Amino acid sequence: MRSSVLRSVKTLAKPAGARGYSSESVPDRKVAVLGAAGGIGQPLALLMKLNPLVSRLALYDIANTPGVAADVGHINTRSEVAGYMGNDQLGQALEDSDVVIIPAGVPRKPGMTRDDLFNINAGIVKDLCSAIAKYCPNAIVNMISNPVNSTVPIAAEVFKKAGTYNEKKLFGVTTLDVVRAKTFYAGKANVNVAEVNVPVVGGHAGITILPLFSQATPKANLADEDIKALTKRTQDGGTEVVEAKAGKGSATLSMA
Ligand SMILES: NC(=O)C1=CN([C@@H]2O[C@H](COP(=O)(O)OP(=O)(O)OC[C@H]3O[C@@H](n4cnc5c(N)ncnc54)[C@H](O)[C@@H]3O)[C@@H](O)[C@H]2O)C=CC1
Ligand SMILES: O=C([O-])CC(=O)C(=O)O
Repeated sequence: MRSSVLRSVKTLAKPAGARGYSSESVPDRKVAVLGAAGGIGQPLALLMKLNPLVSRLALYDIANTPGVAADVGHINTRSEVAGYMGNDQLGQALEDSDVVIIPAGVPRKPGMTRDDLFNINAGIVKDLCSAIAKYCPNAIVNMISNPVNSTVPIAAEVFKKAGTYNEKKLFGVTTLDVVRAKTFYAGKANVNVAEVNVPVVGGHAGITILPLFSQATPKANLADEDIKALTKRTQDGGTEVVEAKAGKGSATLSMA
C-alpha cells in the first residue's frame, strides 16, 4: 500500500507532457469516511490523506472526529480535511462525495462470529446508506462494516428502495482476504511477496472466502496439505487477529 502511494506521488511529479498525470490534470475528488474515528477509520483517514487523487476528505463519526481531523489535516498533502460529528452533520459530510467508505460499527471479540455483529451493524449501515441515497446518490460506496456478506445486501436494498441503486457502484471490501492470501502464500512458497498474485473469490466469512491458490503466481509446487492449510489460514485470518488482540477488537491496520 505504502509503495503504491509513493509511486503515485512520483507519477504526479513528472513534468507535464510526460506519461501519467500532471498535477494540474488530477481531478477533484471528495472521499467521505464514515466511522473515521475508529480502529480502521483512523489509519484509513491517514492513507486517504496521503493519496494524491483525493482533494477533499470528510471524516465522519458519532464521536471524536474533531481530533482525528485536526491531526490528519496537518499532513502536507493536497486534500482539504474536515471533521463531522453526529447525525446532524452527516448530510454535510456526504454532500458532493465521489467515494464513501464505511468502517462504522462494532468489531467482534474472541468467540464471536461476524454474524454476531449483524443486529447492531445492520441498523448503523441502513441509516448511513439512507443518508448516502439522499446526499450523494451517485457516489461509489465501499462497505467495510461486518458482516460484509449481509451489510452489502442491506445497502443494496436501501438504495433500491430510494431508486439510487447502481450495482457497479456498491462494493463489499474483501481486499484483506487477498492481502492475507498473498502474504501466507509468499511465506510458504518462499517467493517475493511483492510479485505474488492470488485470486480470491466468494464472500468475507469463513468458508465463503475462497482463495484460489491453484491459480497463484509465481507458480510453486505446493503439496495438497500445504494448500489446504493456506486456505484455512486465509479463511480464519480475521479470527487469528481477533484472538491475538484478545478483546481489543479485530484487524485495523492490515484492513486500512
Ligand atoms: N471488511 C473487512 O475486511 C473488515 C471489516 N471489519 C469491520 O469493520 C468495522 C469497524 O471495525 P473497527 O474500526 O475495528 O471498529 P471500532 O469500534 O474501532 O470503530 C468503529 C467506529 O464506528 C463508529 N460508529 C459507530 N456507530 C456509528 C454511526 N452510526 N455512524 C458513524 N460512525 C459510527 C464508532 O464511533 C467507532 O469510531 C467492524 O464491523 C469490523 O467487523 C474489520 C476488519 C476487516
Ligand atoms: O474478522 C473480523 O471480525 C474482521 C474481519 O473481517 C477480518 O479481519 O477479516
